[in-house]
Amino acid sequence: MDDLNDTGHRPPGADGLPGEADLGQVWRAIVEDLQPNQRAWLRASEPVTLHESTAIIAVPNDFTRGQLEGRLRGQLEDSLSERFGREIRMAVSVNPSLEDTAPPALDEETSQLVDISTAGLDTPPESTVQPDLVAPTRDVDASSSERRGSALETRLNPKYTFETFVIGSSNRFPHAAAVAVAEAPGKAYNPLLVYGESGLGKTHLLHAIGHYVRSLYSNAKVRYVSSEEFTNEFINAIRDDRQDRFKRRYRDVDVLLIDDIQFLEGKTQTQEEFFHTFNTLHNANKQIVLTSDRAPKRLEALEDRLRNRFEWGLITDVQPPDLETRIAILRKKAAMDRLTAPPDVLEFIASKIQTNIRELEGALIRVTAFANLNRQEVDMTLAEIVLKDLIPEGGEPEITPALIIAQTAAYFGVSIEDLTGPSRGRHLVMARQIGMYLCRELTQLSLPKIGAQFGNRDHTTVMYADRKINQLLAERRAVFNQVSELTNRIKMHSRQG
Ligand SMILES: Nc1ncnc2c1ncn2[C@@H]1O[C@H](COP(=O)(O)OP(=O)(O)OP(=O)(O)O)[C@@H](O)[C@H]1O
Repeated sequence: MDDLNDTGHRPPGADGLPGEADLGQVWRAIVEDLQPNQRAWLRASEPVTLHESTAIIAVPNDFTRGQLEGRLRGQLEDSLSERFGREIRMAVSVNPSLEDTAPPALDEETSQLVDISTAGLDTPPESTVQPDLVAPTRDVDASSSERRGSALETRLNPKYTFETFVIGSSNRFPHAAAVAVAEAPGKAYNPLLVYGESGLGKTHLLHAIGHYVRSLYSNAKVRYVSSEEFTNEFINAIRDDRQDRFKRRYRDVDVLLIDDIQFLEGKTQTQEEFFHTFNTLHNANKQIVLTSDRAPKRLEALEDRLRNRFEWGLITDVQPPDLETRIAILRKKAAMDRLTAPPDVLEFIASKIQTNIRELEGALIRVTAFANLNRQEVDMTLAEIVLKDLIPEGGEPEITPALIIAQTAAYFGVSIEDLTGPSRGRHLVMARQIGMYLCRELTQLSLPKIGAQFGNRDHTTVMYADRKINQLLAERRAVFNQVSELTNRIKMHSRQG
């Protein structure tokens, strides 16, 4: 790994969230979504930079700043948070030189935006951070290299590390292989392919490799991407005639982590591109790690030459965890999220939910949220009540996104068109976010597929909705009740066929 060189690029995004350097593009999209009268306020605005959770927006005068900080703040912060997939606050600075400018050029090619990824990590350009211009209530000091370092990592999910990964007989081998690969990228097994059913920790392992590589080799360029995003980016690159940029993005890395390759099935052109990416990286001894929901030989609509390449390295599978591992996962989750639940309740949940760790964690969150809202202790009676609703007797019929959308619309008294349409009224946004959360909980659909069901929304919007509702479940009784009632209705209807 001696040849690693740090170009200052942020590591890739967990599930493809936009990075700090993408503020310009994100801001442009947000401005486009506004009503014309609101847009007028932002004509001369200029996104300056995004530091951790604060986006700095420059405007020409105090009056405009007042508008942004007043009536537009909520909406703009919601939109920024939604698109970045985390809470973003806005700080508004005044830059009088914008007064005379035409509407700022937000096009990527001509933008004045400072791209943190090319500006050098340790020397943020003077012009990006001007604390004296920023509203004093906001903390935008980014001088600490430590803080900047952690901000650079944010696109890999910080929770998905080897430390938080519980090892059991079902995943001991893939875990060991993942550690080996992270310790000696390009040398141990190349490629490493981990396959297994949904919700068994494949994505967690991929991110853990990314974190560990970066902690061992601080200059390593690690890129994480789902195959779905890889495909979408490839299509966009062709459309925008930017194939070179696309190629550089994926071929100029030390470790490429690519999730859910089953999505490449049947996509001939993307497979072709991926084949060349694979060869370039492999020839240069760069590490490739892949996950799939099936063994490669069962990826029937994948070209032989790709399948064949996947077999060059190590193929290993994750199995559903045994009871002990499930209990250990719940214990770890409870400790990490400071959820209090006695051992018998953890065992009970672990005994009831056997095949999907995402559901296992979801059940623990529901039980503790219910207790929290009722100011009750978590005990067996309470756990039984909550889980009875969650797990029907005699197996689970399939729940479709169409059913979830129809029931969510009916429950909130809105039309399906509105629920999946562009309108952003508060009531609608909440209903939509609950619908997206339920699709994540009750179906196996990927984030982009859920986004597609809700009017072609971006997958980061779904991710944000999922996180937000998970959080609100424990904080707001109304949300907990709505989610529980709606879950019951959806399950009832699915059983009725
Ligand atoms: N061994 C483990 N220890 C701790 N947490 C785990 C473990 N395995 C999975 N999890 C947790 O379970 C959840 C689902 O895991 P993950 O998203 O990695 O599954 P996946 O196999 O990639 O599923 P999908 O194919 O649906 O994307 C995550 O929150 C993850 O942290």
